[in-house]
Amino acid sequence: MAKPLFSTQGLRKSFPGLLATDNVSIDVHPGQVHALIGPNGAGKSTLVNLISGLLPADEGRITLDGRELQGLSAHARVRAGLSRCFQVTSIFPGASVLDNLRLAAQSHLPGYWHPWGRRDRHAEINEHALDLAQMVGLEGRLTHTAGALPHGAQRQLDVALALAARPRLLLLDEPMAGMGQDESERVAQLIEKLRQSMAILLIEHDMHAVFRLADRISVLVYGRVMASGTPDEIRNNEQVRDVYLGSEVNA
Ligand SMILES: Nc1ncnc2c1ncn2[C@@H]1O[C@H](COP(=O)(O)OP(=O)(O)OP(=O)(O)O)[C@@H](O)[C@H]1O
Repeated sequence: MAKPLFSTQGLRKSFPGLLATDNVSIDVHPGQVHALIGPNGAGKSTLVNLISGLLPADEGRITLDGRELQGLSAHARVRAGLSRCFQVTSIFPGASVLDNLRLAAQSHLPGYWHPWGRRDRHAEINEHALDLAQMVGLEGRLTHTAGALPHGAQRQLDVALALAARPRLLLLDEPMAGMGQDESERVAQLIEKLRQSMAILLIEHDMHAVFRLADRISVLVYGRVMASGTPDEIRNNEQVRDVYLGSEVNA
């Protein structure tokens, strides 16, 4: 198989008295949706924090397109092509959808904040903001106040903000949490669309969505990768059925 776009190798993270990430190695190939599943407390959020740079790893390597990310700040990782959704915490609730998108588009424009890079770039910023709105299906809500949007639409906006950096790998942390069926379906369709232009690492408890969307699934238990494979391989893995999937295996 071709070289992975993104990989972690031997990633480890301890908290006092607890090994939360235990020698985790995962690969994500271009255009793939790789889902990370596991019971509560298995270490999924810790792994995402290590990957996005919010937590320093004790050991191991994280590479994107052959570039080592370990030691880079969270911002530098975004610039390197790795964006993460923050479960709506990155939204300015009092501002309109369009202004949220404009701000994000502006902040990722190369040289915008540089004293010699300043010039009138309104048109470029607006165009990128509108593209982002269209990509996530918010073009009909540009003037709405972000904080007053329904939960599902706020998550769509959160994804759009992460897309402003034009990532090669997008980290989606429980994008369907707290959503009804219609909203979850919209997010599933959005993921199907995004995978055409980027790789996605998806953490999600909704097993229907995971088995529908993922090309590969890694099962995390007690901080370790218990199994990694195609949805069929994971569905038929007895150890995974016993420990985690149980009756959800028919998802
Ligand atoms: N900052 C921290 N300090 C100490 N222990 C922590 C810290 N963060 C997480 N843990 C512990 O590490 C383990 C893994 O937690 P983590 O939140 O990564 O699991 P998770 O798989 O994301 O769980 P959930 O599905 O419930 O979100 C848990 O036992 C948790 O209590």
